[in-house]
Amino acid sequence: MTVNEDFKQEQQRLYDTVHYMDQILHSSKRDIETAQENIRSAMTNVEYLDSSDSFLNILMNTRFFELARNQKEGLEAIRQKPYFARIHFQREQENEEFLYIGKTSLFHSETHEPIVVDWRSPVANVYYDGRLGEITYDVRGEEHTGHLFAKRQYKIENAQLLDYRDVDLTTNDELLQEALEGKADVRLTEIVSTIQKEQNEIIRAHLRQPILVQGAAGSGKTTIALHRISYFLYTMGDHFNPEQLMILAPNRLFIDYIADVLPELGVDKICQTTYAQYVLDALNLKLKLQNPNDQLEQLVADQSSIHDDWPIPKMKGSPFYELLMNRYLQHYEAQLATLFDDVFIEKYRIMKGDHLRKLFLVEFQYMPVEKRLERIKKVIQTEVKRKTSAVLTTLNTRYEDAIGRALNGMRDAEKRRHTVTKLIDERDDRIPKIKQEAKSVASSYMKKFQKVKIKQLYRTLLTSRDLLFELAPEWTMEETELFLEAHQKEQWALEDLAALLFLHAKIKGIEDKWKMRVVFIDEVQDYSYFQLAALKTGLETDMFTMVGDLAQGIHSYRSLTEWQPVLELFPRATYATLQKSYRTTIEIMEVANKILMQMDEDLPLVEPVVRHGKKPEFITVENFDDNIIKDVLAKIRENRHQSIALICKTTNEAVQLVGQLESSDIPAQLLDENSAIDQQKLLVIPSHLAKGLEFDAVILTSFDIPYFKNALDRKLLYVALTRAMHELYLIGPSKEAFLMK
Ligand SMILES: Nc1ncnc2c1ncn2[C@@H]1O[C@H](COP(=O)(O)OP(=O)(O)OP(=O)(O)O)[C@@H](O)[C@H]1O
Repeated sequence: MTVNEDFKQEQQRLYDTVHYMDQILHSSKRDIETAQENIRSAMTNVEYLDSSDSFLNILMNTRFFELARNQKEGLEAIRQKPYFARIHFQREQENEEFLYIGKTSLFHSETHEPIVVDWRSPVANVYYDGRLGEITYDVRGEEHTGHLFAKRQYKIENAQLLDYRDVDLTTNDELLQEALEGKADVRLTEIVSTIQKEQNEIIRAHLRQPILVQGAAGSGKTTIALHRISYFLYTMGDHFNPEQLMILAPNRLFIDYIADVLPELGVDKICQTTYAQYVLDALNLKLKLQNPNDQLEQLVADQSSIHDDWPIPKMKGSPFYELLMNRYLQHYEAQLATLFDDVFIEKYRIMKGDHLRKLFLVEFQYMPVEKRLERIKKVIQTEVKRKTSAVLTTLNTRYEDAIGRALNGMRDAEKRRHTVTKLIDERDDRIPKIKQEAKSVASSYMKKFQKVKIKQLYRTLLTSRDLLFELAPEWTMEETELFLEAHQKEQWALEDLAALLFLHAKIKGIEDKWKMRVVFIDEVQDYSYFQLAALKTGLETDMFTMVGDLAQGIHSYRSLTEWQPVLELFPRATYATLQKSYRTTIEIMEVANKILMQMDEDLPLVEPVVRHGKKPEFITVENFDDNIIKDVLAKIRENRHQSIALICKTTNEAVQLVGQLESSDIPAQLLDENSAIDQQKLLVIPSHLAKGLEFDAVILTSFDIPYFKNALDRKLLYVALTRAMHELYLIGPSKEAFLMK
């Protein structure tokens, strides 16, 4: 076939697909109208007809309406670009076929032939996996084999075929290059047509197993985590509701940043929150939490502000703190256990305290404390029911016997009458009392087990010298005193939430509504060991997808500095690395790698995807100069780059600069955690808040305090540098202010 014929054929294929879609769209629209009309008329008849019939009618039509609307919306979303690739493929013992891969599948309603295959389907894996020739792929755990002859990528816009090309292993992925060059959105986008082999492996890695990804800045960690959620729901949707999935992001700004891509990937119904918010919601807690960034800010401004010898935030995230909480829990349980004494009704012992204690400490130990107590109450109730009837039967018989003996054995009529009356009175008094007591004995027995307030329980530990001596004998006297001193005032920090979550889970249990079954964590390097451990304990699942980068660990004064503890916490976890950066040009990455090389962590340099751009520009100037900024902005805009961030080391500098920019008539927006991004303005961001975000162009300034040669500043600087997609400007008094020569 000539190239021309081939092109024509592809055009025809696209035309047919779009035409078929239009037909379905048309009938969906009709279905929607019919359903709406049916609902309307059922509504008007609701009073006259048998109401249950009308309601049923409305219900049915509403379902029908939703189905038709979903189908319509789904089709409209992909009509402009129904597919992006094709594989020429032969399954074992079947005919060769051409499969077109798109964002969602489309089947012919009569022939049931696939017109478009979903990118998440098992066979689509063949496309992403890269190899041509004999291949294997997995369908629900079963291995299938086949032969891949060719892969083809399409450029389609507005339902028109612009171009296509066949890819093999030697050609560069031009589609990827174009996607990266052309990206000009401040928000994250879906990348289904250009997912790379190593990324695909992470997206599709064992869904029921945990995975930990160390990925370089810009390697697609966030993007991949979101695509994995989409893949998860597609593959496991029968077993999991989206509401049972949770993505934990570093802050609200970040949630806003990923918001657009979630509906595109069909995963907008999952719970999107931060660790702190999740804990507060799940525990129904009201706490005024110190802003975790305040501590970081303080550190950035003054490195000596944190206690170096024994940093409490770090300790509160350590395995030792988990051990301490476990010891405290045991201590609390032991205290409760002493309250179990024998259960009596009147003078009859119904249950032994020892037995109940054993139930509490051993047999029911797998349950949260308060659930155990509820179960024990039920056990008592059942036992009371069973034994009371025996007690009553015995008592009744005894009274009968005694009365019988009195009637038959006593000669003196007066005495006899007196004794019998006494016995009858006694019986008539005792038996109802026993019955009454039987009803309430379990409740009154359990009254001594007061429900505890977790916040208070935890606070008791933080402030009790005796308890700390007993439960943390490893600490020196000075350390204990330091700890007590730090907790004199009631203040709550992020580090405390893990302990609260842990104690709550072990004592009260997590409510079903908040018991997420699958968790996705971005920026996991900012978590502590104990934060993760508490979450895993509380949710009773290890189905965690965790992505992060130690080189960006700017919270390492309280968080992880290596992955080993995480791998020990999740022994089933797969560990994967991503080394390529898709965000940044070679020229920008060269500068960022210079900082990476200075870090203590032994991390490999980041490999940029082959994409050249403008060389980063250093502009030496002592103080803020609005003309320089105006020049730089003009240059950036000339290159048609839209989203521009000015990243400062500290919040202080950011606040000052926004003021200066505005008085120089440069529209600027100071980004804080709760801002909505305004793309039209120059976004001014303190370095720690820029993490996770990206911009066409980044201007780094260093007018306030320079970046110093220490671990924290290197990381902040590295984060700031790697936010740029296309252009980078460094403006300050010297190159040294950016740790460069
Ligand atoms: N396969 C791909 N095809 C096209 N674009 C991609 C691909 N992988 C990543 N990208 C793009 O690269 C950029 C970086 O991705 P993302 O923000 O997910 O990386 P990250 O590893 O989370 O970065 P960081 O750790 O620096 O926050 C995004 O613009 C994303 O769309």
